[in-house]
Amino acid sequence: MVVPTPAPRARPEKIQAVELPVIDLSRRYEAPGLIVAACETHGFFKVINHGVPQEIIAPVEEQSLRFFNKPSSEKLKAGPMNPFGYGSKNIGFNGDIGEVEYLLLGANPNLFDISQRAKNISDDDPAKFSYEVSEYITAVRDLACDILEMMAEGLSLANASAFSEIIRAVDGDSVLRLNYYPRTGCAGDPRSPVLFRNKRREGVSAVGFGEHSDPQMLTVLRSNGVDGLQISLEDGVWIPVPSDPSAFWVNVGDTLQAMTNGRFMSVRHRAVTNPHESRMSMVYFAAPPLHAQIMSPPEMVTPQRPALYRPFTWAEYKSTTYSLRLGDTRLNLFKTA
Ligand SMILES: C=C1C[C@]23C[C@@]1(O)CC[C@H]2[C@@]12CC[C@H](O)[C@@](C)(C(=O)O1)[C@H]2[C@@H]3C(=O)O
Ligand SMILES: O=C(O)CCC(=O)C(=O)O
Ligand SMILES: [Fe+2]
Repeated sequence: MVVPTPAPRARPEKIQAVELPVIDLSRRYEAPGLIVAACETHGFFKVINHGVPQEIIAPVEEQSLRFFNKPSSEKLKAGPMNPFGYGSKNIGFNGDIGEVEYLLLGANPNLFDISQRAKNISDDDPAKFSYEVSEYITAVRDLACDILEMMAEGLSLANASAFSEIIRAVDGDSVLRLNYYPRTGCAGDPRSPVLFRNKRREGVSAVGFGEHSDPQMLTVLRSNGVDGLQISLEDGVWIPVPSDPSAFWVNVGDTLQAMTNGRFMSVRHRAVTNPHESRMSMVYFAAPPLHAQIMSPPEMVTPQRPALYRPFTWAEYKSTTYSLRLGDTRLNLFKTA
C-alpha cells in the first residue's frame, strides 16, 4: 500500500515592521562607513540622492507596464524564457512558481540581448525601447559600481576597485529583470501557491516571488510605488520594505557575501502581491563574467577570520544555482569546512 506523504504544514510566519538603513549618497564622506554597517547587519539598504535621473527610469517603466498589460498571446512572443525572455508563473527550471510575470534580459551592453527582443516587447518603436533600456542599464550599473567602490573604501581595501572592476568587465554576466505582479484579484485561483490574509488591509495576498537570496554580487531594485518586497533576517520573520519610487533598494548577493568572507550578508527576501494594486519592479543584478574567480581580497582573510568559502568561478556558482530550487541556500555548498 502506498502511504501518501502528508502535505507540509505551512510555517507560522510573522510580519515585523523594522526601520531599514537609508544611505544618502550625496553625503559622500559618511556613505562608505554606513554602507558597510548596513551590509553587515541587514545585507540591505535604500539609497537616496543616487543621481539616476527620472527621465532614464520613466520610459523603461512605462513601456514595460504597457507590455505586461498586453494580451497573453502577444506577451508569449517575447518568450520562451530560455535563458532570457518572457516568463509567467514559472521561476527557473525546477518547478518553482509564483504569482509573477517577468522579462529577463541580458544586461551586458556588448552582448546586448535586448536589441533582438525589443521588437516583441515594444511595438511602437523597438529601437527606441532598446536604447532606453540600455541607458537604464548603464545608469544602474554605474550606480552599482559606485556603491561597490564605497564598500571597498569602507572596508579599507588597498584596491578600491576590487569589487567594481568585476562588474565593469566587458564580458560581464549581469541581468535585468522586469517583474510584474498582478493584483490578487483572482482569489480562489487553485494555482496560487500560497495564500494568506493580509492583516493590514483586508484581503488576500499571494507569494509573487518566493523566498530566496540573489546569487550575483549586488542587486539594485526599484518598484512603481506599490509595496510587496519583504526581507527576512530571521527564519519566518518578514520585514516589509516600503516602496519608494524616488530611491533604489540595494541588496548584497551570495557572490559578495563570499568575496567579503562572510562579513556582508546576502539577505533572503521575497515579493508578495496585494488585492488592490498591481506592482512592477525593475531589478538589476550585477554579476561577474562567467570565467571570473570569486575569492576574497587579501584583507578579508586573517588568522582570526580564516577563509569561509573555497574559490570558485561565477560559471560554477551559476550552474549550481540553476540546478537548485529558488529557496535553496546554495552558498553553503562552497564552504571550506
Ligand atoms: C529557481 C531559480 C530561478 C533563478 C535560478 C534558480 O534556479 C535559483 C535562483 C533564481 C534567481 C533569483 C535571482 C534572480 O531573479 C535570478 C535571475 C537569478 O539569477 O537567480 C533568478 C533565476 C531565474 O529566474 O532564472
Ligand atoms: O520584485 C521584487 O520586489 C523582488 C524580486 C526579486 O527578488 C528578484 O527578482 O530576484
Ligand atoms: Fe531577488
